[in-house]
Amino acid sequence: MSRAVLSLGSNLGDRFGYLKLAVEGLADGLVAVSSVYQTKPWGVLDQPDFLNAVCIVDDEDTDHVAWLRMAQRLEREAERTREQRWGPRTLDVDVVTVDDVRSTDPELLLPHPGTADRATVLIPWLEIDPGATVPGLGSAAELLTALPEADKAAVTLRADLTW
Ligand SMILES: Nc1ncnc2c1ncn2[C@@H]1O[C@H](COP(=O)(O)OP(=O)(O)OP(=O)(O)O)[C@@H](O)[C@H]1O
Ligand SMILES: Nc1nc2c(c(=O)[nH]1)N=C(CO)CN2
Repeated sequence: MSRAVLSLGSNLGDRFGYLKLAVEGLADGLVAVSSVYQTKPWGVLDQPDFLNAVCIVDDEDTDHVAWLRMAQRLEREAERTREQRWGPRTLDVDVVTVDDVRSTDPELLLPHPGTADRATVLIPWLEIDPGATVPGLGSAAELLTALPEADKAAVTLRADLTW
């Protein structure tokens, strides 16, 4: 059994449609999916707001590399193109954690190196797993507490968008 936490993001086109495409593509292994959050962009600030969500998935036969391939397949289905680091995209699927796996392979860094700094990941993740931990870094709730208030204020629940 391998359990993964995947983060979803979209800020181009039919943003909610692209998140749904990902959630539907994960359906077989889906354990939990967070609400949808509208978030102010980080990294490249001059781009549209994102919709973000987090999923927990598990599968007996899927190892960490296979979760990356699954994430990349979903991005391809959303016709994602890679133009600019941290720039606008139809769909971004990041592998946040897979069990307790730690990897320094640049093709698949685990846990995802942005996890501790991103309220856009930690807030939706904690909604569906309040006891979440990041391998090597500890409690996700404590990581969120350590972030600036402005980062947390940039993440707004979109209760009108339901799966
Ligand atoms: N945990 C991971 N999840 C997804 N991709 C990863 C991970 N670790 C490394 N990568 C690699 O990162 C590369 C670039 O990913 P991508 O274009 O989605 O980056 P980004 O979304 O712009 O930035 P970030 O990864 O900081 O969110 C991919 O080719 C992928 O192999
Ligand atoms: N709010 C927000 N900003 C971002 C996001 C994202 O998912 N949410 N993803 C990025 C590229 O990975 C760059 N900036």
